[in-house]
Amino acid sequence: MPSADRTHQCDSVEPRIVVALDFASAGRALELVDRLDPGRCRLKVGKELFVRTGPELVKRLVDRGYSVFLDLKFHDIPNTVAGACRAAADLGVWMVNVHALGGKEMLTAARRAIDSDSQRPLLIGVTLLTSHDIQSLGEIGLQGDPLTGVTRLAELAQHTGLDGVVCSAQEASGLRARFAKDFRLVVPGIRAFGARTDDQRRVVTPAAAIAAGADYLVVGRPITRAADPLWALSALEQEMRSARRRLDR
Ligand SMILES: O=C(O)c1cc(=O)[nH]c(=O)n1[C@@H]1O[C@H](COP(=O)(O)O)[C@@H](O)[C@H]1O
Repeated sequence: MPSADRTHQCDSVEPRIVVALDFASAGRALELVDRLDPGRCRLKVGKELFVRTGPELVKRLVDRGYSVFLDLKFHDIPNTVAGACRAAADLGVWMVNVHALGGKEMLTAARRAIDSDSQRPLLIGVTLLTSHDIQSLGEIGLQGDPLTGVTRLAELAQHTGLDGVVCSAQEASGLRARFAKDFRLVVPGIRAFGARTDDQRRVVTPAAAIAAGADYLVVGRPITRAADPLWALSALEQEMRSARRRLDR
């Protein structure tokens, strides 16, 4: 069986919500995880929690049956990124990401590094962070509309064999129209209408993200910092269900 097919065994799209466990300790993360269910959401372990707790917590979450997105956004010379991706695959995670800005050689090395794994993780390229807007992108020399830059990086990701990209939902419909359905669009920067945006700039509501063709919605603070995280998760699910019903009509 080609390796691309093997990844699909644990990637049936549902559940679409990926809860970002941006906590400062394993204890605080597990307090929330204990109230969740692998059938209801996937989990993301990012830099803060990983630096605090290391791979042990990741393995624990995988052992509990969760699809885990290891979000360490690797960006380095090809050999270093290849080794990091292999290490991530050894943890049994469902998804791992690298910065598409790392370029063709780095992305190709990342993909090759995990190719021979029997259950390789989905390899996703981060395009332009959702915390950037047109002005802050200009400050780092990336002029113009974010969609142009995101599309260019997504094309590079696809040509180098990646399984999809992280983008904002503001670019998702443009990408959805351009790429095949199995090219995953992973979308953070999700905020309810009128909610605080924190450090995110290219934000979109859950319903609009679904309508734009997002496969996975990465949600952190709107759930983890809610007075009642389970209620916040239910409200999000409800909004997404309604959006999908509207699309199916
Ligand atoms: O790769 C990511 O997950 C990511 C990429 C990006 O462009 N923007 C972005 O916010 N993220 C992550 O998605 C999560 C969003 O968190 P909240 O803004 O709290 O919902 C954080 O854990 C970020 O690290």
